[in-house]
Amino acid sequence: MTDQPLVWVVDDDRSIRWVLERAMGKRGYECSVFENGESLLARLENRAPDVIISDVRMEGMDGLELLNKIHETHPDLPVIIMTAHSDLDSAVASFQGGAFEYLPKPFDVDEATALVERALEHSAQQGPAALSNSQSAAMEIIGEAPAMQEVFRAIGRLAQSNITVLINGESGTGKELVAQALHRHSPRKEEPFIALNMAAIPKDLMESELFGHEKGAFTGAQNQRRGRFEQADGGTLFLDEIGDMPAETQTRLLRVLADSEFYRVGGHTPVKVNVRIIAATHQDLEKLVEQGRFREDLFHRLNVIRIHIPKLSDRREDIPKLLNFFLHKAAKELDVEPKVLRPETEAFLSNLPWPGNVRQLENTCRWITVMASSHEVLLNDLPPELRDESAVVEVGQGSWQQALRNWASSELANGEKRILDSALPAFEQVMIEAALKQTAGRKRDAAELLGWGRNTLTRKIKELGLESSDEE
Ligand SMILES: Nc1ncnc2c1ncn2[C@@H]1O[C@H](COP(=O)(O)OP(=O)(O)OP(=O)(O)O)[C@@H](O)[C@H]1O
Repeated sequence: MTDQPLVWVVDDDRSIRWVLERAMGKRGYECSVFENGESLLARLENRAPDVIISDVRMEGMDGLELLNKIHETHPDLPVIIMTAHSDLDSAVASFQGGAFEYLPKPFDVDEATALVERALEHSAQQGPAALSNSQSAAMEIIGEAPAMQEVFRAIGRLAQSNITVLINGESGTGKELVAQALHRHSPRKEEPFIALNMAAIPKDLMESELFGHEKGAFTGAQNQRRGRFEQADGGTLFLDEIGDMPAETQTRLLRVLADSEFYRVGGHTPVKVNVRIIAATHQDLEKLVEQGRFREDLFHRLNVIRIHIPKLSDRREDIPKLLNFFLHKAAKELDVEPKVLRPETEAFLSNLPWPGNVRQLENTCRWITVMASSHEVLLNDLPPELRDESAVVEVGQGSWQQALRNWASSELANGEKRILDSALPAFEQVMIEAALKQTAGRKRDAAELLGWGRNTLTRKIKELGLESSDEE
C-alpha cells in the first residue's frame, strides 16, 4: 500500500479513462482504471480505493447498480457518478443510492480533480455521515443549467450540517425553495421550518415577531407570545430579505447567534433555542455593509456559506422545462387539461427577459391555463403585457438583438429555412432608412454615417427597391 490516495475510475469509454487517469496521476493520486463494473467489483474484494469515479451508463452493469453493490460492502466509500445533463434522473437516483457527488458531463479535468479532492477531504474530516444526499432537491427544483447544478451540489454538500447559509438571488429566483430543500435534507427535517420576510414586517413589530413578547410589554400586548425563534426551535429559521432588517434587530440577531439565547420583548428570563439560520437577500450585502446599513459582524456570521441563484435570464435552457412543469401544475390546480405551447410560443417565452424570474413564469403559466382559448397556445394567446414588457426591455437595454433572437427562433420554429435571405435585406433597409432620415434624405451624408461609399448606398437602395430621394 502507498500513502497516496487511491482513485478508481470505471468507464467503458477509453478516452475518459485515459483523461482521468492522467489527471489523477498529475494531482499525485494513484489511479487504476476499469472498463466495467464487474472487474471493479472483483478487485474490490481484495482492496478498496479512497474514491471511485464511475460513469452512469455502461455496457453490462450500469453505474447505479455498481453503486448499490459497492455500498453493500463499503457503505462509506465515496463514489462520484458521471452523467450527462440529459440523464439527470439517473443522477438523482444515484443520490438515493448514497453517492457522494455527481459530475455532469462534459466536465473539465480541473472540475473532476476538485471533486475528488473534496470527496477525500470529506471522508477524512467527517466520515460517512457527511456524504451528501440531495436527491429530492434535484427533483423538486428544476434546473439543468450548470449554475443550478452547482446549487444542487451545494444542497447536497450542506445536507448534514447545521451551518448558516446565505442565499443570494433576485426576487422570484427560488431562494425560499432552496432554503426549504436545505432544511428537508438536514437532520432537522422533522422539526419546523419557519420563513419570515423582513421586508413584509413593519419595523416596530419586528422584534416581537422574531423574539416574542411578554404580556403587557407594550400597548396591545395582551398575552405572552412566542416569537419565530421559539417556534423554529430545533429546526430552521429562514430570514428572507435580511438586508431590510433594521439596525437594532441586527444587533439583537447577532447576539442570539452568538449566545443561542434571547429575551422576549419585555421579558427578563433568557430563552434558549437551537435554530439553524438560513438568510436570503436580493441585495448586495457587501455594499450595504460599506454604506453602513448592515452590520459587518452580522454579515460575516451569516456569510459562512453562500449559495448564489442565477436569474432566470441567465439560465434560459431551463425555461422550457419550467414552462412544462408549471403548465402541468396549473392544470392540476384548476382541474383542467394541461395546455401545450406551440414551438414558436415556447421560443418566444424562452427569450423573454423575465424580470420577475421563476415566479413571473409560474404566474404566466397560470394565466395561460385560464385564458388561452384552445389546447395549443399560440403567440396571440399570451398575456399582452408580456409582449409589451419584452418591448420595454428591448428599448431600455438597447437590445435589438433580443428582438432579433425572438424573430429568428420563431422563424426556425416555423420550419423556415435560409432565414438570412430575408433578415439581411431587412436589416440593411432599417439602417439605410435611419441614416437617410438623419440626413434629411442626403445620400452622400447618409453613406458616410453608414460607413459605405456613396455608390454602394445608391446600389443598395436600388436593390432593396427603396424610395430614393433626389437630394444629394
Ligand atoms: N427551479 C425551480 N423549479 C421549480 N419551481 C421553482 C423554481 N424556482 C422557483 N420556483 C417556484 O417559483 C416561485 C418563487 O420561488 P421562491 O418563493 O422560492 O423565490 P424567492 O427567490 O424566495 O422570491 P422572493 O425573494 O421574492 O421571496 C415558487 O412558487 C417556487 O416554488
